[in-house]
Amino acid sequence: MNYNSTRDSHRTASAAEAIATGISREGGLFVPERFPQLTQERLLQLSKLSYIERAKDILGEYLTDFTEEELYRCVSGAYAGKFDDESVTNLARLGDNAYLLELWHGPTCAFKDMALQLLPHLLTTSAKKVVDGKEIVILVATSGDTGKAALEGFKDIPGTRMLVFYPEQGVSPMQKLQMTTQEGGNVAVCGIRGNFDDAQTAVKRIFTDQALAGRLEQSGRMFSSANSINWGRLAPQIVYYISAYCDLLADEEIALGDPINICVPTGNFGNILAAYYAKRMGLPVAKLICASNENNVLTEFIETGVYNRNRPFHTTISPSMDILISSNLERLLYALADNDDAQVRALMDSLSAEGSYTLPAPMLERLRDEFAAGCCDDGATRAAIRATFDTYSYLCDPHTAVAVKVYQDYAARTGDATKTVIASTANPFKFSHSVLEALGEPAEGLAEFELVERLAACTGCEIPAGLASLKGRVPRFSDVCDREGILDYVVEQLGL
Ligand SMILES: N[C@@H](CCOP(=O)(O)O)C(=O)O
Repeated sequence: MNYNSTRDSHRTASAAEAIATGISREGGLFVPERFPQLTQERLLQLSKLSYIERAKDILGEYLTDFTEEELYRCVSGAYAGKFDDESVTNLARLGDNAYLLELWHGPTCAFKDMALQLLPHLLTTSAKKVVDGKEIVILVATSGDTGKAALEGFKDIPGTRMLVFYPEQGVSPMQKLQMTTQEGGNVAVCGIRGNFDDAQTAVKRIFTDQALAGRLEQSGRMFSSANSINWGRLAPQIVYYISAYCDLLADEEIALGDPINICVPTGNFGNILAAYYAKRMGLPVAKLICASNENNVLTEFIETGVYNRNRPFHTTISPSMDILISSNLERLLYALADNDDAQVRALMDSLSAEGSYTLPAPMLERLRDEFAAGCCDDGATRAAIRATFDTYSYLCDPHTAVAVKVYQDYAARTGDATKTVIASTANPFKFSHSVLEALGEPAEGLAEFELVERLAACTGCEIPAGLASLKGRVPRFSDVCDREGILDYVVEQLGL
Protein backbone atom coordinates (compact mmCIF):
# COMPACT_ATOMS: atom_id res chain seq x y z
CA MET A 1 0.00 0.00 0.00
CA ASN A 2 1.36 3.39 -0.97
CA TYR A 3 0.33 6.86 0.10
CA ASN A 4 -0.19 9.99 -2.00
CA SER A 5 0.01 13.60 -1.03
CA THR A 6 -3.26 15.56 -1.06
CA ARG A 7 -1.47 18.44 -2.80
CA ASP A 8 0.55 16.38 -5.28
CA SER A 9 -0.92 13.02 -6.06
CA HIS A 10 2.19 12.02 -8.02
CA ARG A 11 4.18 12.10 -4.82
CA THR A 12 4.04 8.63 -3.34
CA ALA A 13 5.41 7.25 -0.12
CA SER A 14 5.44 3.90 1.60
CA ALA A 15 3.73 3.68 4.98
CA ALA A 16 7.11 3.89 6.70
CA GLU A 17 8.05 7.01 4.71
CA ALA A 18 4.68 8.65 5.38
CA ILE A 19 4.96 7.97 9.11
CA ALA A 20 8.63 8.92 9.47
CA THR A 21 8.19 12.25 7.66
CA GLY A 22 4.74 13.08 9.05
CA ILE A 23 3.76 15.49 6.28
CA SER A 24 4.59 15.73 2.60
CA ARG A 25 7.33 18.19 1.66
CA GLU A 26 4.98 20.58 -0.20
CA GLY A 27 2.56 20.71 2.74
CA GLY A 28 0.10 18.04 1.62
CA LEU A 29 -1.10 15.22 3.86
CA PHE A 30 -0.50 11.57 3.05
CA VAL A 31 -3.59 9.50 2.21
CA PRO A 32 -3.81 5.80 1.32
CA GLU A 33 -4.02 5.19 -2.42
CA ARG A 34 -7.02 2.92 -1.81
CA PHE A 35 -9.12 1.65 1.06
CA PRO A 36 -8.78 -2.01 1.97
CA GLN A 37 -12.20 -3.66 2.07
CA LEU A 38 -13.76 -5.43 5.04
CA THR A 39 -16.28 -8.12 4.17
CA GLN A 40 -19.06 -9.04 6.59
CA GLU A 41 -17.36 -12.40 7.31
CA ARG A 42 -14.23 -10.52 8.19
CA LEU A 43 -16.14 -8.28 10.62
CA LEU A 44 -17.60 -11.38 12.18
CA GLN A 45 -14.14 -12.92 12.58
CA LEU A 46 -12.79 -9.68 14.04
CA SER A 47 -15.64 -9.59 16.55
CA LYS A 48 -14.20 -12.76 18.11
CA LEU A 49 -10.73 -11.28 18.57
CA SER A 50 -9.12 -9.12 21.26
CA TYR A 51 -8.45 -5.41 20.67
CA ILE A 52 -4.77 -6.11 20.08
CA GLU A 53 -5.54 -8.76 17.49
CA ARG A 54 -8.09 -6.53 15.77
CA ALA A 55 -5.59 -3.68 15.65
CA LYS A 56 -2.87 -5.87 14.20
CA ASP A 57 -5.24 -7.23 11.60
CA ILE A 58 -6.64 -3.89 10.47
CA LEU A 59 -3.36 -1.98 10.56
CA GLY A 60 -1.71 -4.79 8.59
CA GLU A 61 -3.89 -3.76 5.63
CA TYR A 62 -2.40 -0.29 5.66
CA LEU A 63 1.15 -0.81 6.91
CA THR A 64 2.11 -3.34 4.27
CA ASP A 65 5.83 -2.61 4.57
CA PHE A 66 5.79 -3.76 8.22
CA THR A 67 6.38 -7.45 8.89
CA GLU A 68 3.78 -9.41 10.91
CA GLU A 69 6.25 -9.64 13.73
CA GLU A 70 6.95 -5.87 13.68
CA LEU A 71 3.26 -5.10 13.71
CA TYR A 72 2.59 -7.43 16.58
CA ARG A 73 5.47 -5.91 18.57
CA CYS A 74 4.18 -2.37 17.90
CA VAL A 75 0.57 -3.12 18.75
CA SER A 76 1.19 -5.18 21.86
CA GLY A 77 3.81 -2.67 23.04
CA ALA A 78 1.15 0.02 22.76
CA TYR A 79 -1.88 -1.66 24.28
CA ALA A 80 -0.78 -4.58 26.51
CA GLY A 81 -0.87 -3.44 30.12
CA LYS A 82 -1.08 0.28 29.25
CA PHE A 83 -4.85 0.73 29.46
CA ASP A 84 -7.30 0.15 32.32
CA ASP A 85 -7.97 -3.36 31.07
CA GLU A 86 -7.35 -5.51 28.05
CA SER A 87 -10.52 -4.46 26.26
CA VAL A 88 -8.72 -1.07 25.87
CA THR A 89 -11.97 0.80 25.11
CA ASN A 90 -15.42 0.51 26.69
CA LEU A 91 -18.93 0.96 25.35
CA ALA A 92 -21.44 2.45 27.78
CA ARG A 93 -25.11 2.48 26.86
CA LEU A 94 -26.86 5.86 26.75
CA GLY A 95 -30.59 5.38 26.40
CA ASP A 96 -32.20 3.14 23.78
CA ASN A 97 -30.15 3.90 20.71
CA ALA A 98 -26.82 5.38 21.73
CA TYR A 99 -23.53 4.09 23.11
CA LEU A 100 -20.62 6.08 24.42
CA LEU A 101 -17.36 4.72 23.09
CA GLU A 102 -14.96 5.47 25.95
CA LEU A 103 -11.56 6.07 24.43
CA TRP A 104 -9.91 7.51 27.51
CA HIS A 105 -8.76 4.49 29.49
CA GLY A 106 -5.09 5.06 28.66
CA PRO A 107 -2.34 6.71 30.72
CA THR A 108 -3.28 10.35 29.99
CA CYS A 109 -7.07 9.93 30.14
CA ALA A 110 -7.87 11.12 26.61
CA PHE A 111 -8.62 9.41 23.30
CA LYS A 112 -5.24 10.53 22.01
CA ASP A 113 -3.60 7.66 23.91
CA MET A 114 -5.27 5.25 21.50
CA ALA A 115 -2.90 6.44 18.79
CA LEU A 116 -0.08 8.02 20.76
CA GLN A 117 0.77 4.90 22.72
CA LEU A 118 1.25 3.25 19.34
CA LEU A 119 2.89 6.02 17.30
CA PRO A 120 6.30 5.81 19.03
CA HIS A 121 6.51 2.12 18.05
CA LEU A 122 5.34 2.82 14.50
CA LEU A 123 7.63 5.79 14.10
CA THR A 124 10.80 4.16 15.39
CA THR A 125 10.12 1.05 13.29
CA SER A 126 9.49 3.26 10.24
CA ALA A 127 12.61 5.33 10.88
CA LYS A 128 14.77 2.20 10.98
CA LYS A 129 13.42 1.23 7.57
CA VAL A 130 13.76 4.54 5.77
CA VAL A 131 16.02 6.96 7.64
CA ASP A 132 18.09 4.77 9.91
CA GLY A 133 20.39 6.63 12.27
CA LYS A 134 18.67 10.01 12.12
CA GLU A 135 17.26 11.58 15.26
CA ILE A 136 13.57 12.40 14.76
CA VAL A 137 12.58 15.81 16.09
CA ILE A 138 8.83 15.80 16.66
CA LEU A 139 7.02 19.13 16.80
CA VAL A 140 3.54 19.06 18.31
CA ALA A 141 0.79 21.68 18.38
CA THR A 142 -1.86 20.99 20.97
CA SER A 143 -5.07 22.41 22.33
CA GLY A 144 -4.69 20.24 25.41
CA ASP A 145 -4.92 16.48 24.93
CA THR A 146 -2.54 15.62 22.09
CA GLY A 147 0.37 17.33 23.87
CA LYS A 148 0.28 15.24 27.01
CA ALA A 149 -0.45 12.00 25.16
CA ALA A 150 2.44 12.65 22.78
CA LEU A 151 4.82 13.51 25.64
CA GLU A 152 3.86 10.39 27.55
CA GLY A 153 4.19 8.18 24.49
CA PHE A 154 7.59 9.51 23.41
CA LYS A 155 9.26 10.19 26.76
CA ASP A 156 12.81 8.82 26.71
CA ILE A 157 12.29 6.96 23.44
CA PRO A 158 15.82 6.68 22.01
CA GLY A 159 16.39 8.51 18.74
CA THR A 160 13.52 10.97 19.29
CA ARG A 161 13.20 14.49 20.63
CA MET A 162 9.91 16.34 21.16
CA LEU A 163 8.86 20.01 21.45
CA VAL A 164 5.23 20.71 22.35
CA PHE A 165 3.44 24.05 21.89
CA TYR A 166 0.16 24.78 23.66
CA PRO A 167 -1.98 27.92 24.03
CA GLU A 168 -0.98 29.24 27.45
CA GLN A 169 -4.48 30.56 28.16
CA GLY A 170 -6.37 27.93 26.19
CA VAL A 171 -6.16 24.58 27.99
CA SER A 172 -7.67 23.33 31.25
CA PRO A 173 -5.55 23.63 34.43
CA MET A 174 -5.24 19.82 34.58
CA GLN A 175 -4.16 19.60 30.95
CA LYS A 176 -1.52 22.26 31.64
CA LEU A 177 -0.30 20.46 34.75
CA GLN A 178 -0.09 17.18 32.85
CA MET A 179 2.15 18.77 30.23
CA THR A 180 4.32 21.04 32.36
CA THR A 181 5.19 18.28 34.83
CA GLN A 182 6.14 15.80 32.11
CA GLU A 183 9.20 13.67 32.78
CA GLY A 184 11.69 12.55 30.15
CA GLY A 185 15.10 13.74 29.00
CA ASN A 186 14.03 14.22 25.36
CA VAL A 187 11.00 16.49 25.76
CA ALA A 188 10.26 20.21 26.18
CA VAL A 189 6.99 22.11 26.51
CA CYS A 190 6.34 25.74 25.65
CA GLY A 191 3.19 27.83 26.12
CA ILE A 192 2.33 30.32 23.41
CA ARG A 193 0.56 33.65 23.60
CA GLY A 194 -1.95 32.67 20.96
CA ASN A 195 -4.32 29.85 20.17
CA PHE A 196 -4.02 26.33 18.77
CA ASP A 197 -4.37 27.52 15.18
CA ASP A 198 -1.35 29.80 15.65
CA ALA A 199 0.70 26.89 16.98
CA GLN A 200 -0.42 24.47 14.27
CA THR A 201 0.19 27.00 11.47
CA ALA A 202 3.69 27.81 12.78
CA VAL A 203 4.60 24.16 13.14
CA LYS A 204 3.34 23.29 9.64
CA ARG A 205 5.35 26.20 8.23
CA ILE A 206 8.47 24.80 9.91
CA PHE A 207 7.81 21.35 8.43
CA THR A 208 7.76 22.81 4.91
CA ASP A 209 10.76 25.13 5.37
CA GLN A 210 13.32 23.40 3.13
CA ALA A 211 16.25 25.55 4.25
CA LEU A 212 15.61 24.65 7.88
CA ALA A 213 15.15 20.98 6.98
CA GLY A 214 18.56 21.12 5.25
CA ARG A 215 20.23 22.56 8.34
CA LEU A 216 18.61 19.92 10.50
CA GLU A 217 19.67 17.18 8.13
CA GLN A 218 23.29 18.32 8.28
CA SER A 219 23.21 17.55 11.97
CA GLY A 220 21.75 14.07 11.39
CA ARG A 221 18.19 14.98 12.36
CA MET A 222 14.81 15.35 10.68
CA PHE A 223 11.39 16.70 11.63
CA SER A 224 8.23 14.70 12.08
CA SER A 225 4.79 15.19 13.58
CA ALA A 226 2.75 13.51 16.31
CA ASN A 227 -0.43 15.38 15.35
CA SER A 228 -3.12 13.70 13.31
CA ILE A 229 -1.59 15.13 10.13
CA ASN A 230 0.74 12.11 10.51
CA TRP A 231 -0.74 8.96 8.99
CA GLY A 232 0.68 6.99 11.94
CA ARG A 233 -1.64 8.98 14.20
CA LEU A 234 -4.73 8.53 12.08
CA ALA A 235 -4.53 4.84 11.16
CA PRO A 236 -4.82 3.61 14.79
CA GLN A 237 -7.95 5.75 15.16
CA ILE A 238 -9.69 3.83 12.36
CA VAL A 239 -9.24 0.66 14.39
CA TYR A 240 -11.41 1.69 17.32
CA TYR A 241 -14.48 2.43 15.21
CA ILE A 242 -14.27 -0.98 13.57
CA SER A 243 -13.62 -2.51 16.98
CA ALA A 244 -16.68 -0.75 18.44
CA TYR A 245 -18.85 -2.23 15.68
CA CYS A 246 -17.38 -5.67 16.48
CA ASP A 247 -18.16 -5.18 20.18
CA LEU A 248 -21.77 -4.26 19.39
CA LEU A 249 -21.94 -7.37 17.24
CA ALA A 250 -20.40 -9.60 19.90
CA ASP A 251 -22.79 -8.17 22.52
CA GLU A 252 -25.73 -8.78 20.13
CA GLU A 253 -26.70 -5.13 20.23
CA ILE A 254 -26.70 -5.16 16.43
CA ALA A 255 -26.84 -7.84 13.77
CA LEU A 256 -24.14 -8.31 11.13
CA GLY A 257 -24.61 -5.72 8.41
CA ASP A 258 -26.76 -3.35 10.49
CA PRO A 259 -25.70 0.23 9.84
CA ILE A 260 -24.72 2.46 12.75
CA ASN A 261 -24.22 6.20 12.99
CA ILE A 262 -21.05 7.62 14.50
CA CYS A 263 -21.07 10.97 16.28
CA VAL A 264 -17.69 12.60 17.04
CA PRO A 265 -16.77 15.79 18.90
CA THR A 266 -13.97 17.20 16.79
CA GLY A 267 -11.85 20.27 16.15
CA ASN A 268 -8.98 19.17 13.95
CA PHE A 269 -11.26 16.72 12.08
CA GLY A 270 -8.90 13.77 12.66
CA ASN A 271 -11.16 11.69 14.89
CA ILE A 272 -14.19 11.91 12.61
CA LEU A 273 -12.07 11.42 9.49
CA ALA A 274 -10.92 8.10 10.97
CA ALA A 275 -14.61 7.10 11.23
CA TYR A 276 -15.13 8.16 7.60
CA TYR A 277 -12.15 6.01 6.56
CA ALA A 278 -13.64 3.06 8.48
CA LYS A 279 -16.81 3.58 6.45
CA ARG A 280 -14.79 3.68 3.23
CA MET A 281 -13.38 0.29 4.24
CA GLY A 282 -16.91 -1.09 4.23
CA LEU A 283 -17.90 -0.68 7.88
CA PRO A 284 -21.71 -0.32 7.81
CA VAL A 285 -22.02 3.34 8.77
CA ALA A 286 -25.02 5.48 7.87
CA LYS A 287 -24.40 9.06 9.05
CA LEU A 288 -21.25 10.58 10.44
CA ILE A 289 -22.35 13.31 12.84
CA CYS A 290 -19.80 16.07 13.38
CA ALA A 291 -20.15 17.82 16.76
CA SER A 292 -18.61 21.23 17.44
CA ASN A 293 -18.59 23.75 20.26
CA GLU A 294 -19.08 27.48 19.70
CA ASN A 295 -16.17 27.38 17.24
CA ASN A 296 -18.65 26.04 14.73
CA VAL A 297 -16.73 26.46 11.50
CA LEU A 298 -17.25 22.76 10.68
CA THR A 299 -20.99 22.86 11.31
CA GLU A 300 -21.40 25.74 8.89
CA PHE A 301 -19.14 24.00 6.37
CA ILE A 302 -21.13 20.77 6.40
CA GLU A 303 -24.42 22.64 6.18
CA THR A 304 -23.46 25.15 3.48
CA GLY A 305 -20.19 24.09 1.83
CA VAL A 306 -18.59 27.37 2.89
CA TYR A 307 -15.51 27.03 5.08
CA ASN A 308 -14.81 30.40 6.65
CA ARG A 309 -12.28 30.79 9.41
CA ASN A 310 -12.77 34.58 9.48
CA ARG A 311 -14.85 34.61 12.63
CA PRO A 312 -14.31 35.23 16.32
CA PHE A 313 -12.27 32.57 18.09
CA HIS A 314 -13.99 31.38 21.28
CA THR A 315 -12.21 30.01 24.33
CA THR A 316 -14.65 27.42 25.62
CA ILE A 317 -15.03 24.79 28.33
CA SER A 318 -14.22 22.16 25.67
CA PRO A 319 -10.79 23.65 24.87
CA SER A 320 -9.38 20.75 22.86
CA MET A 321 -11.94 21.65 20.17
CA ASP A 322 -11.12 25.36 20.12
CA ILE A 323 -9.89 25.24 16.55
CA LEU A 324 -10.81 27.17 13.41
CA ILE A 325 -8.37 25.56 10.96
CA SER A 326 -9.19 21.87 10.84
CA SER A 327 -6.15 20.18 9.30
CA ASN A 328 -7.68 16.86 8.40
CA LEU A 329 -10.48 18.38 6.40
CA GLU A 330 -7.91 18.50 3.61
CA ARG A 331 -7.92 14.70 3.48
CA LEU A 332 -11.71 14.67 3.21
CA LEU A 333 -11.60 17.27 0.42
CA TYR A 334 -9.21 15.02 -1.48
CA ALA A 335 -11.67 12.14 -1.21
CA LEU A 336 -14.68 14.28 -2.11
CA ALA A 337 -12.77 15.58 -5.15
CA ASP A 338 -12.02 12.01 -6.32
CA ASN A 339 -8.31 12.46 -5.54
CA ASP A 340 -8.01 15.62 -7.66
CA ASP A 341 -4.95 17.29 -6.14
CA ALA A 342 -5.39 20.46 -8.22
CA GLN A 343 -8.82 20.95 -6.71
CA VAL A 344 -7.40 20.52 -3.20
CA ARG A 345 -4.53 22.93 -3.90
CA ALA A 346 -7.01 25.54 -5.12
CA LEU A 347 -9.15 25.22 -1.99
CA MET A 348 -6.13 25.28 0.32
CA ASP A 349 -4.66 28.32 -1.49
CA SER A 350 -7.95 30.10 -1.01
CA LEU A 351 -7.93 29.17 2.69
CA SER A 352 -4.49 30.63 3.22
CA ALA A 353 -5.08 33.73 1.09
CA GLU A 354 -8.68 34.56 2.03
CA GLY A 355 -9.30 32.44 5.11
CA SER A 356 -12.20 30.75 3.32
CA TYR A 357 -13.30 28.59 0.43
CA THR A 358 -16.53 27.31 -1.07
CA LEU A 359 -17.06 23.72 -2.17
CA PRO A 360 -18.15 23.08 -5.73
CA ALA A 361 -21.74 21.73 -5.80
CA PRO A 362 -20.91 18.05 -6.54
CA MET A 363 -18.49 17.93 -3.61
CA LEU A 364 -21.05 19.54 -1.31
CA GLU A 365 -23.64 16.99 -2.32
CA ARG A 366 -21.30 14.12 -1.46
CA LEU A 367 -20.32 15.78 1.81
CA ARG A 368 -23.95 16.13 2.89
CA ASP A 369 -24.73 12.57 1.90
CA GLU A 370 -22.17 11.31 4.38
CA PHE A 371 -22.20 13.88 7.16
CA ALA A 372 -24.60 15.67 9.47
CA ALA A 373 -23.42 18.39 11.83
CA GLY A 374 -24.37 20.39 14.88
CA CYS A 375 -22.86 22.61 17.53
CA CYS A 376 -23.57 23.91 20.99
CA ASP A 377 -22.31 26.65 23.26
CA ASP A 378 -20.95 26.34 26.80
CA GLY A 379 -24.39 26.77 28.39
CA ALA A 380 -25.81 23.86 26.40
CA THR A 381 -22.66 21.82 27.10
CA ARG A 382 -23.09 22.31 30.86
CA ALA A 383 -26.77 21.43 30.58
CA ALA A 384 -25.86 18.24 28.70
CA ILE A 385 -23.35 17.22 31.40
CA ARG A 386 -26.02 17.76 34.06
CA ALA A 387 -28.82 16.02 32.14
CA THR A 388 -26.63 13.03 31.25
CA PHE A 389 -25.64 12.62 34.88
CA ASP A 390 -29.19 13.07 36.20
CA THR A 391 -30.80 10.80 33.61
CA TYR A 392 -28.22 8.07 33.08
CA SER A 393 -25.90 8.47 36.12
CA TYR A 394 -23.14 8.93 33.56
CA LEU A 395 -20.51 11.60 34.10
CA CYS A 396 -19.09 12.94 30.86
CA ASP A 397 -16.44 15.51 30.11
CA PRO A 398 -17.36 18.72 28.23
CA HIS A 399 -16.16 17.44 24.82
CA THR A 400 -18.21 14.28 25.10
CA ALA A 401 -21.14 16.38 26.33
CA VAL A 402 -20.98 18.47 23.14
CA ALA A 403 -21.34 15.25 21.14
CA VAL A 404 -24.19 13.96 23.32
CA LYS A 405 -26.10 17.22 22.85
CA VAL A 406 -25.47 17.33 19.10
CA TYR A 407 -26.52 13.69 18.75
CA GLN A 408 -29.71 14.26 20.76
CA ASP A 409 -30.57 17.33 18.67
CA TYR A 410 -29.90 15.34 15.49
CA ALA A 411 -32.08 12.42 16.60
CA ALA A 412 -34.93 14.77 17.60
CA ARG A 413 -34.66 16.75 14.35
CA THR A 414 -34.49 13.77 11.99
CA GLY A 415 -36.27 11.01 13.90
CA ASP A 416 -33.31 8.79 12.96
CA ALA A 417 -33.35 5.87 15.40
CA THR A 418 -30.24 4.15 14.00
CA LYS A 419 -27.97 2.83 16.74
CA THR A 420 -25.31 5.48 17.25
CA VAL A 421 -21.79 5.29 18.65
CA ILE A 422 -20.76 8.57 20.29
CA ALA A 423 -17.01 9.03 20.74
CA SER A 424 -16.29 9.81 24.39
CA THR A 425 -12.96 11.53 24.18
CA ALA A 426 -11.70 12.41 27.66
CA ASN A 427 -12.10 11.60 31.32
CA PRO A 428 -14.21 14.24 33.13
CA PHE A 429 -11.57 14.74 35.83
CA LYS A 430 -9.43 16.58 33.27
CA PHE A 431 -12.05 19.34 33.43
CA SER A 432 -13.18 19.26 37.06
CA HIS A 433 -14.06 22.94 37.38
CA SER A 434 -16.39 22.98 34.38
CA VAL A 435 -17.96 19.65 35.26
CA LEU A 436 -18.62 20.68 38.87
CA GLU A 437 -20.16 23.95 37.70
CA ALA A 438 -22.35 22.01 35.29
CA LEU A 439 -23.57 19.84 38.13
CA GLY A 440 -24.45 22.96 40.13
CA GLU A 441 -21.74 22.29 42.72
CA PRO A 442 -19.63 25.11 44.20
CA ALA A 443 -16.31 25.33 42.37
CA GLU A 444 -15.12 28.92 42.60
CA GLY A 445 -11.85 29.63 44.38
CA LEU A 446 -10.88 25.97 44.82
CA ALA A 447 -7.45 24.67 43.88
CA GLU A 448 -7.30 22.02 41.15
CA PHE A 449 -7.04 19.00 43.44
CA GLU A 450 -9.76 20.32 45.75
CA LEU A 451 -11.97 20.40 42.66
CA VAL A 452 -10.93 16.89 41.67
CA GLU A 453 -11.68 15.53 45.15
CA ARG A 454 -14.99 17.35 45.33
CA LEU A 455 -16.02 15.95 41.97
CA ALA A 456 -15.16 12.45 43.14
CA ALA A 457 -17.09 12.95 46.36
CA CYS A 458 -20.24 14.30 44.77
CA THR A 459 -20.43 11.82 41.89
CA GLY A 460 -18.90 8.67 43.35
CA CYS A 461 -16.61 8.47 40.31
CA GLU A 462 -13.04 7.31 40.70
CA ILE A 463 -10.14 9.70 40.16
CA PRO A 464 -7.91 8.12 37.49
CA ALA A 465 -4.45 7.17 38.75
CA GLY A 466 -2.73 9.11 35.96
CA LEU A 467 -4.28 12.35 37.25
CA ALA A 468 -4.18 11.58 40.99
CA SER A 469 -0.41 11.11 40.73
CA LEU A 470 0.03 14.73 39.64
CA LYS A 471 -1.04 16.10 43.03
CA GLY A 472 1.77 18.16 44.57
CA ARG A 473 3.97 17.87 41.47
CA VAL A 474 6.04 20.94 40.64
CA PRO A 475 6.04 22.01 36.97
CA ARG A 476 9.30 21.41 35.09
CA PHE A 477 8.51 23.63 32.12
CA SER A 478 7.59 27.31 32.26
CA ASP A 479 8.71 28.63 28.86
CA VAL A 480 6.24 30.89 27.07
CA CYS A 481 6.71 32.61 23.70
CA ASP A 482 4.72 34.77 21.30
CA ARG A 483 3.14 32.97 18.36
CA GLU A 484 5.65 34.76 16.13
CA GLY A 485 8.44 33.35 18.31
CA ILE A 486 7.79 29.64 17.72
CA LEU A 487 10.35 29.33 14.92
CA ASP A 488 13.03 31.06 17.01
CA TYR A 489 12.22 28.80 19.95
CA VAL A 490 12.64 25.71 17.78
CA VAL A 491 15.89 27.02 16.28
CA GLU A 492 17.27 27.80 19.73
CA GLN A 493 16.21 24.51 21.30
CA LEU A 494 17.75 22.55 18.45
CA GLY A 495 20.88 24.70 18.25
CA LEU A 496 20.36 25.34 14.52
N1 LIG B 1 -7.61 18.41 19.96
C1 LIG B 1 -6.23 18.39 19.77
C2 LIG B 1 -5.73 19.30 18.72
C3 LIG B 1 -4.70 18.61 17.87
O1 LIG B 1 -5.32 17.57 17.19
P1 LIG B 1 -4.59 16.37 16.55
O2 LIG B 1 -5.57 15.26 16.58
O3 LIG B 1 -4.20 16.79 15.21
O4 LIG B 1 -3.36 16.04 17.33
C4 LIG B 1 -5.45 18.49 21.07
O5 LIG B 1 -5.97 18.09 22.09
O6 LIG B 1 -4.33 18.95 21.07
